[in-house]
Amino acid sequence: MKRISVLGPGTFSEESAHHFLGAVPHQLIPCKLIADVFQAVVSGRADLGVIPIENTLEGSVSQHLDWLVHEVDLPIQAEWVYPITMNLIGRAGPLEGIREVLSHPVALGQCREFLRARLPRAEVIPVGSTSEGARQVRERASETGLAAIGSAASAALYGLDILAGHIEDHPDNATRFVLVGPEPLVLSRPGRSKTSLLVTLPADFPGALHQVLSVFARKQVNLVRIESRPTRKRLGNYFFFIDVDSPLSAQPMPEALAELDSLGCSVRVLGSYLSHGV
Ligand SMILES: O=C(O)C(=O)C[C@]1(C(=O)O)C=C[C@@H](O)C=C1
Repeated sequence: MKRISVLGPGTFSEESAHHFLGAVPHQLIPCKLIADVFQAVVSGRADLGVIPIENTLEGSVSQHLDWLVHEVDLPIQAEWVYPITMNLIGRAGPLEGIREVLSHPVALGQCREFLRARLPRAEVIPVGSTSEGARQVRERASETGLAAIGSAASAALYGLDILAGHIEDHPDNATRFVLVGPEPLVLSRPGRSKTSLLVTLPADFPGALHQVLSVFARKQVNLVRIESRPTRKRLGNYFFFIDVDSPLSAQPMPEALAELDSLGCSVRVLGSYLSHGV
């Protein structure tokens, strides 16, 4: 039985956990905060944790990426891209009466246009997860004018109605989730191989990043994402998150990493795993 820590219950992270594991017997460990999701895995209470790391509309969930780099050393074991549909949920009534909308900040960001056009006077309140918003709406039962943004499952979990569906600002809205944990995970689902690297340049000089990128170009390794994040050591110092669509063990990856090493770059492998979804 795999124990999986997730934001939850009733979140998109929970739905992702079920999707990842499929028929593999698993038990969920619901957590209020993403920090608790990581901690559960680090402490051994969970075998794996589900971490949302990027959204089509909102970009990277920087706080979660930073946890992966600075706070824990847990390899990525799998990735999937989940098409996300957002709903306005609450107690049945006219939308005009809604004065507070609660949800996860990334979810609120995915519905910015809907909120601006349909609920311009409502106060937007960030909470720890989409389902936490629904839970608070349910708990504040005596108050009117409250709504949450989240999944249909969270509405069902807390006995609330769907007041408006498909309220995300783009039909291709999707979130990239990764599964992190110390042990390699074999899932029977087909997918494409990816490797995530954290590269630090030896020094800041003209063309430094160009040199790194040209190693991948010469070795014909396809980059699928590059993003910089502060090292937190000095202002203006950055790590580069680089995802490539190749397994770590396959040629020419070992050669590319050896070349980066000879350039003086430090490279940390964040994971080599199968990715599936959109
Ligand atoms: O609150 C949830 O339902 C989550 O699983 C978190 C989260 C996120 O952090 O991006 C996951 C998917 C959606 O993009 C919105 C929120």
